[in-house]
Amino acid sequence: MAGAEPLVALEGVAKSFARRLLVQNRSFALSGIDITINRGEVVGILGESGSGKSTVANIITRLTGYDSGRYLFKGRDVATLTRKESFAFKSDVQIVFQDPYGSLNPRATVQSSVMESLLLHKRELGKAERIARAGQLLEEVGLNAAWGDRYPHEFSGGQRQRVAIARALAVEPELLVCDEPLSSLDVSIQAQILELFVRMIRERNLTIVFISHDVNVVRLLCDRVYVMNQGRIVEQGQARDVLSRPQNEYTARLLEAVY
Ligand SMILES: Nc1ncnc2c1ncn2[C@@H]1O[C@H](COP(=O)(O)OP(=O)(O)OP(=O)(O)O)[C@@H](O)[C@H]1O
Repeated sequence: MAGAEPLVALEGVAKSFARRLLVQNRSFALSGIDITINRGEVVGILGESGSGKSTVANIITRLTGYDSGRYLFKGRDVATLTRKESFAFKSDVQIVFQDPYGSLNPRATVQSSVMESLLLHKRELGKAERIARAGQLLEEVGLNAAWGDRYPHEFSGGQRQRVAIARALAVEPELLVCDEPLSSLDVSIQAQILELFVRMIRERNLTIVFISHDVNVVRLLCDRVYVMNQGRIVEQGQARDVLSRPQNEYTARLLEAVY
């Protein structure tokens, strides 16, 4: 059936990093993992620090390459995309990072940060339309449209993360990759941003890869989950099943640590 292929398919994807620049001394960040993301799904990648979650996020967004295996996006091998297709990929797949301060240009107003990708990828829009769309997006993520001419340092951490989310959504991506988007925030602010994700998932029917070390966040947001340990997927399935009846010892230990 046309359009039924997964949005993302990682097939046996492996990635190693050189240790101390010695080629023969490489450590595996990922050892041959398989991940499938279907349209409309919210998929969690859960694991402790160093398990390889960010490496998965960076490969899916093409911020980093991989050593072997295949990555299919909308059924196309990303290794063979044309320049035009690579350009389209950049708007199809957006990322929200852990640290919103580091990911926003401190010298650009938040309005221009949100409009930047519109300029690149929605060239049919005139300036007034871009400004209007940036204002709508700021409102949608719970900010005031009139704050568009402010700079990132004038916002709190939670507000900056809202700007980063607005920027990622501006081009209406097919896939949003969120790499620990709550981790740099105070606990009370985490709850507010979590609420924003819950609302956006409901209203926008987004496809999301949500990277987290937090079992409760994954339980709340995700339809399916992949549990990672030491560069491998040790368990996967419906989030409600995996997180209530884990079959793997490592997953069970992660859950025990929460209670
Ligand atoms: N650029 C890099 N150079 C060398 N080693 C790296 C690099 N990036 C990641 N690694 C190593 O790969 C492994 C997986 O790292 P990764 O950041 O993907 O894990 P993670 O689960 O996202 O952890 P964290 O939550 O701490 O970011 C780790 O052993 C890490 O040290």
